[in-house]
Amino acid sequence: MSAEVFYDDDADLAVIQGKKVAVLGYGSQGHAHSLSLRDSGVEVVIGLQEGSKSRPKAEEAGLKVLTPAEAAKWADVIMILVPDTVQAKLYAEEIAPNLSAGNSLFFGHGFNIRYDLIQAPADVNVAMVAPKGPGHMVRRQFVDGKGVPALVAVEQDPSGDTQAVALSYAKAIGGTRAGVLKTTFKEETETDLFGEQVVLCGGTAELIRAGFETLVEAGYAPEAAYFECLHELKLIVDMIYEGGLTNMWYSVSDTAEYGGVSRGSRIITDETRKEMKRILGEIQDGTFAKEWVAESEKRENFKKLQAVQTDNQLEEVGKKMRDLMPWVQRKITETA
Ligand SMILES: NC(=O)C1=CN([C@@H]2O[C@H](COP(=O)(O)OP(=O)(O)OC[C@H]3O[C@@H](n4cnc5c(N)ncnc54)[C@H](OP(=O)(O)O)[C@@H]3O)[C@@H](O)[C@H]2O)C=CC1
Ligand SMILES: CC[C@](O)(C(C)=O)C(=O)O
Ligand SMILES: [Mg+2]
Ligand SMILES: [Mg+2]
Repeated sequence: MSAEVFYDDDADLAVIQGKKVAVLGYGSQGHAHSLSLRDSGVEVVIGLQEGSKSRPKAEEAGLKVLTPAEAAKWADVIMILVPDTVQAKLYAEEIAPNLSAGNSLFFGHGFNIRYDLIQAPADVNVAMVAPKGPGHMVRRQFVDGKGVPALVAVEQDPSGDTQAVALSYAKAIGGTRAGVLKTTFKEETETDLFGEQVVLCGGTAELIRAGFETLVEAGYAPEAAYFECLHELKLIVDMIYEGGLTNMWYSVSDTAEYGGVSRGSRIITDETRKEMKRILGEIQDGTFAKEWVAESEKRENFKKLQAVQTDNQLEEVGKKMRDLMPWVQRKITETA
């Protein structure tokens, strides 16, 4: 069954303009949501701890900052945009004691609801507005008059109008300009985790690194390897983004096309597909969530794995090459 999609005409901005919105967190998503909500005429405050590094950034942007507890108490709609692994503690200590019947608890990702780390009272609305892109791109697209597609889901709806509120919120951050798909917390969480682990972040990073290292180990110049395995990827992905795989195959040479269609399945093998299913299983049965919540405490293994990704020849060469191509670089954000 295909998903329901909503656009600007399906959402009424006045709904969210009539609510007091607290955005907890001023990071990648938090800065994008709060600035675009404000630019859309919504009354918004930011919830951050005393001494938070983000406080000066939010204040410099002209936003009012309260503690998370004060912001939650003040608001009708509380959007939680702090890291997934700190949300349950923040909820228990600062949000739950300040919730009133009819308040709405919003999320940018379904992790804590899907894995029962947060259980909201039955008289509180629970919904999700999850942009399908990095926060800095969400803000950049909004400022450029465009939008990043988003997902909305409603888990609890005691007020009866939670979907309309979520769609209105999505409109205020530019989501309905691009299209907002209706989903569930379960579907969003499981597909989002699968996408970022297997394809978008984990799979792509390993593919790039393995390709680069194979060429360099064979004696080719690291700069040439960088161009082939990383730089040019954007140009290929742009073609896929604009017209699907068909568009990409049409545009590349027939030498690239034959080489690709005859060799690609030797890289993504039946064993790779089996591993994808195993990873999906770990997401569905909660193994990954349990592992990540435990790891997030001390992050010892996480730090080692991060170093493998960042302290390597690919990243050194990449920095040097990008310094020679200033047009490639764009500041990650205007505001955060
Ligand atoms: N990154 C992305 O683009 C996407 C994220 N999401 C989801 O959005 C949510 C937010 O993610 P993201 O924007 O990456 O988060 P970030 O890591 O960028 O959030 C950091 C912000 O949270 C604040 N913060 C951290 N801990 C606490 C706390 N205990 N109490 C109050 N504030 C705290 C930080 O304050 P300080 O400066 O003081 O550390 C900072 O303002 C997550 O659910 C994520 O899955 C969904 C789609 C994409
Ligand atoms: C792809 C990573 C993401 O899911 C996202 C930007 O959508 C995230 O969690 O950051
Ligand atoms: Mg995502
Ligand atoms: Mg994600």
